[in-house]
Amino acid sequence: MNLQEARQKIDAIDKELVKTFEERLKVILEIARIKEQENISIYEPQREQEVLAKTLSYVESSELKSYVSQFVESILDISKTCQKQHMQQHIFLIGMPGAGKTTVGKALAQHQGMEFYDLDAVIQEKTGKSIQNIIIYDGEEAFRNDEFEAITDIVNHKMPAVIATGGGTVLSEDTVNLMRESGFVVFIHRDVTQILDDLDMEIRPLLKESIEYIFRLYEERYPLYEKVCHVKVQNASTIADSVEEIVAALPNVVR
Ligand SMILES: Nc1ncnc2c1ncn2[C@@H]1O[C@H](COP(=O)(O)OP(=O)(O)O)[C@@H](O)[C@H]1O
Ligand SMILES: O=C(O)C1=C[C@@H](OP(=O)(O)O)[C@@H](O)[C@H](O)C1
Ligand SMILES: [Mg+2]
Repeated sequence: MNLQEARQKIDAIDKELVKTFEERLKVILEIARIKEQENISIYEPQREQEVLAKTLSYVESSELKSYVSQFVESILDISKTCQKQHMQQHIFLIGMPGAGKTTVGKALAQHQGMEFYDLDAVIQEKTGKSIQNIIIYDGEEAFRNDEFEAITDIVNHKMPAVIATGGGTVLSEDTVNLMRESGFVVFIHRDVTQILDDLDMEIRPLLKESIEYIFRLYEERYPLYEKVCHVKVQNASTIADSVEEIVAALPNVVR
């Protein structure tokens, strides 16, 4: 085979690949529609593993297997992106304690006609313990695990909702991945001075220690919130303004 012949062959294969891929995307959108109706999450790790294993079993050349694996994985990623852009998603609010996640979240949910969950409240109800006691007696790691479990429950069983997370929810990489896979992540930013003006320190376990601690927490976490979010919104004026800003930033389907 000379170069020209090889290129002709490649062109013919690409034509088939593109046609097949487009067809696959159409089915993917059909699945998105069914999942939306039946309230099933886009990301199903077990199903993905099965698809990957099954498709790799068709590969004849062991030398080429890892390339095919990369190809299938990128198909799965593109498919999820496509579904996400066509389905209503959960909206996760992240940010410092006192930034306004709960307050803005409630108003946003009402504006959007969506359910609202406050992660701290969900965990307290589920465990029958206060957040303060969980952190003190079970430890912070156990609490981060509770947060992961609570979000897993919501994304697996609830209609797309607005979820106000706790200030430290982003500390778990697994939880971050889960939130980004199953929704749109909004960083609610509020100046520390404004936070301090509003907060009732007595009911914020991690904030009780000192003002310096809050500033240190802010310095430490700010880059993380920025990295984790899809979009950052300033909660500097009224709650209604923040809601409006979030709605304007949402992808079309989420709106
Ligand atoms: N834009 C705002 N205007 C006035 N008060 C606000 C605003 N955003 C938040 N607050 C107040 O700040 C405090 C902390 O807000 P909250 O929603 O509980 O924060 P988070 O859930 O992020 O910890 C509450 O008393 C709330 O009413
Ligand atoms: O920043 C944190 O690590 C925490 C913030 C709290 O939520 P808020 O951000 O709603 O105060 C609560 O989840 C817990 O006390 C831990
Ligand atoms: Mg809160």
